[in-house]
Amino acid sequence: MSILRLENISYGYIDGNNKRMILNNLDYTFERGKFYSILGPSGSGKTTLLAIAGGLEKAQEGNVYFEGKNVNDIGLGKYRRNNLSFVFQQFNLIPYLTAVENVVNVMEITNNQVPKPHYTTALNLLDQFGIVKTKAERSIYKLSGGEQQRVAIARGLATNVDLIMADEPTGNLDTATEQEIIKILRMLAKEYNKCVIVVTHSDSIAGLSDIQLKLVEGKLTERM
Ligand SMILES: Nc1ncnc2c1ncn2[C@@H]1O[C@H](COP(=O)(O)OP(=O)(O)OP(=O)(O)O)[C@@H](O)[C@H]1O
Repeated sequence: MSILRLENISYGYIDGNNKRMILNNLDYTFERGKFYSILGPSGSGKTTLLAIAGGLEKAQEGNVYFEGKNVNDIGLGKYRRNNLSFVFQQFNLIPYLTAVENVVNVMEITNNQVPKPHYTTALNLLDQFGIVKTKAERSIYKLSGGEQQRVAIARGLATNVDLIMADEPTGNLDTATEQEIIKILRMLAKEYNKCVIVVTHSDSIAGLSDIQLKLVEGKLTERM
């Protein structure tokens, strides 16, 4: 079932006196339960595309639909907070809080449905990603890069969203840790029926995705 539809998206940046188009009448529909990778040369517009798809940036032309609703009608801020989670290369965790506090923090900000206390829920969620209690109660800066990325993914899921977007999520990690993180992202698509979209330069990550997309000349095409 379709969760995210990009319709006729165009976006350009002003470059001197010219406008350089990065995305050009781009159309694509993403579905739940699938793990997508987006490849493309540096500067081709992958980050710009995620920013638009994720409601961080407004398309100059075209529309983004989440579950059939135009995200402009939902409101970009509301769409971003309630419906999706981002995973970045920089994990964007609060370093002086513990892992579990980072997860609880986002639950309290964004999730009105889960009643307090969230602490046990957060601990259980982290445990599912291999962050046991002793590690969960450590400050973020005392965790390895791979562990921090797992905390970041758990934090994203604490709000129980169905759409996960990741921009080079394993850029700073070694190959073994990269594989573990990708396995987690893949599991979220396959076992939890989420839609996972990962921007990457890595062919090996792309090889693990269900659908490999390439951003070329402002459009997404499926790689066979
Ligand atoms: N705010 C901006 N103003 C002007 N140009 C920009 C701006 N943001 C991005 N660009 C340019 O738009 C192009 C696409 O950038 P984008 O970051 O989306 O590419 P990318 O495919 O994610 O690249 P990379 O793989 O290197 O991260 C680049 O040439 C970039 O320099």
